[in-house]
Amino acid sequence: MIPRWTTAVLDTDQPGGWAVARSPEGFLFDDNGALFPREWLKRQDLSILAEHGIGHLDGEPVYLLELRSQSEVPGCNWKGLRAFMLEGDHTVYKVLGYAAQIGTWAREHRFCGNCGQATHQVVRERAMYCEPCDLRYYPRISPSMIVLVTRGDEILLGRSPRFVPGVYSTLAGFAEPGESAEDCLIREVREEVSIEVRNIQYMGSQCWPFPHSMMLGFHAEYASGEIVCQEDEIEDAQWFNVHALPPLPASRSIARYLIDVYVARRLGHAEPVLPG
Ligand SMILES: NC(=O)c1ccc[n+]([C@@H]2O[C@H](COP(=O)([O-])OP(=O)(O)OC[C@H]3O[C@@H](n4cnc5c(N)ncnc54)[C@H](O)[C@@H]3O)[C@@H](O)[C@H]2O)c1
Ligand SMILES: [Mg+2]
Ligand SMILES: [Zn+2]
Repeated sequence: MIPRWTTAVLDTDQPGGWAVARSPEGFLFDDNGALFPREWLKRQDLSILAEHGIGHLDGEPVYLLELRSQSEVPGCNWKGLRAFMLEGDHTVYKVLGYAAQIGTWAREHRFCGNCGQATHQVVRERAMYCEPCDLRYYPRISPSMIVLVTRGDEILLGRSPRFVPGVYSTLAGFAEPGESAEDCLIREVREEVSIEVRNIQYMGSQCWPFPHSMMLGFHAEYASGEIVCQEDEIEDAQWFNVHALPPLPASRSIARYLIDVYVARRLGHAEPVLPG
């Protein structure tokens, strides 16, 4: 099957196509969604910081207008990517997730980290270039491990103080330099709940554009230890029986997928599919 959305580096001098507009407050929407005829959108009163050609949706070119600030466009409103992830069309969510990552990266790499001079976009490659240093800055992706630890009918879930009240999720954390995915997972579980794990099994991955994580999902079995929550990071963590689960993360997240797969296996139900 041909994917509806493919990324590409498009020439912004070519007219036409669709465009999405992003400000620090989110994406612009009207009743038809987040994709606007590009030439129309560029005629609106927007403070455009940069334009990026980002790919093709159903064969049509798509551009991102990265704005300095939010502005009023009649009949339109601004909505954050997280809110859209929960309710919006999944393919459009992928377009916006990619746009958000490209917009953030380009905005944060307008100057060279080595010499401080202005960088410029490389033609036909997703990179910012510093000529005096001959350095290229590529989009930033941060590998993060996420793991469901289980003990028979029980699963280990925790709460960060940043979570929606009541929700418990799988443990997660960013890889540090020098670590393998497994090293990172073992360290994160040890740091966050003081538990040791074994039989680590890779389950799948998910792009998480908040702002630039690449989630690598695993299942692991409990090996030893008692739960001790890491101060400031983990507000509470518990073993939950698969028959008595707390409020869980959003259904499109890999956290939810890891939980749903395990519960389905324990209960003999059909396994869910990870949203791409
Ligand atoms: N898709 C999902 O289902 C899902 C579920 C849970 C967490 N996540 C994501 O996983 C990522 C990691 O989870 P976490 O927040 O528990 O991480 P974590 O346990 O490593 O702790 C977060 C802390 O790490 C530091 N940090 C931030 N960015 C970093 C980076 N790029 N590299 C190293 N350290 C960094 C900060 O001090 C931050 O407060 C986050 O982006 C989170 O949003 C995704
Ligand atoms: Mg964490
Ligand atoms: Zn430089």
